[in-house]
Amino acid sequence: MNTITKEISQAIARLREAAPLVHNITNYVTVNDCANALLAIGASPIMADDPAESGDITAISSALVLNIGTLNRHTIDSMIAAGKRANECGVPVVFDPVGAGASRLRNDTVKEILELVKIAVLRGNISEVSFVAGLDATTKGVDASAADGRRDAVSVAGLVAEKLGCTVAITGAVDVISDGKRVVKIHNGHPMLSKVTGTGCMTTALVGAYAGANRDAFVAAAAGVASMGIAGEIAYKKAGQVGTGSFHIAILDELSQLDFAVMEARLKLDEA
Ligand SMILES: Nc1ncnc2c1ncn2[C@@H]1O[C@H](COP(=O)(O)OP(=O)(O)O)[C@@H](O)[C@H]1O
Ligand SMILES: Cc1ncsc1CCOP(=O)(O)O
Ligand SMILES: [Mg+2]
Repeated sequence: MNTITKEISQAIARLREAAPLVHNITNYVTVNDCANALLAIGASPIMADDPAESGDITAISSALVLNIGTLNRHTIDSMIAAGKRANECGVPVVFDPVGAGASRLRNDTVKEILELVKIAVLRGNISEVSFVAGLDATTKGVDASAADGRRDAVSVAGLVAEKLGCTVAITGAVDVISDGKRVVKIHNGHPMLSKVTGTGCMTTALVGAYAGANRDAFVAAAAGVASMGIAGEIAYKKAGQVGTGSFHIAILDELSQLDFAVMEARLKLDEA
């Protein structure tokens, strides 16, 4: 077993022992799935998005997850207040720029958050991360299906990692994680994951859980992405034939069963 595979597999043991509190300011489409995914992986979720309390909740949390899926003025203010507080308190911030590139409000908000808040991990699909890279992203919605597919995820991830000084995780058929120095590709997952809304948001929440229990943001990002991929491929075997509804629930079941041994045995990773 190579070192990074071992580190990623060990990360779940640390997570389950630490049971980190993860503060989420997220969208109303997938919020319940994110809370359940966090519980399943061994973290404790808290959703709080009023600007009057978001900083205080962040201050008692081990990680902060910001997701602009259904952003509005109220949640934007909360995200910025919580993000600044996280930076003051040394709480890692994980950012999901859902739909970046699709509207002026999303684009301006992504820029504002990245200017005001130091991010530990950025997790998105290739279209969203291409927008952050300053490339002409062709986002037409919140999933990657509208992206042009021509971008090389390894170079986009590396570019954004250096630009922002953080770890970047680009998910898709093959996931790429880069911190500008280290790069891994993860080949777990199943195409049906893109037919259930929230698998990206849950992946970002899982990265938050790992970041709350593991100091190395690169390992945390890889472990979060790998967890969704591995849970997704086992869930497909058990429930995929029934349909996307059963598959959706089976993802949570498999996340709750993940441990060091499953991660170590199933992780399909290469160092790009
Ligand atoms: N074609 C695919 N094959 C295997 N896994 C996939 C595929 N598309 C997405 N995934 C997985 O689905 C999860 C969500 O990723 P993605 O669909 O890129 O996020 P988003 O929903 O934010 O666009 C990740 O674990 C990713 O690896
Ligand atoms: C459909 C939708 N619309 C706004 S947020 C959202 C959920 C996106 O979730 P994911 O990026 O995990 O597919
Ligand atoms: Mg998404």
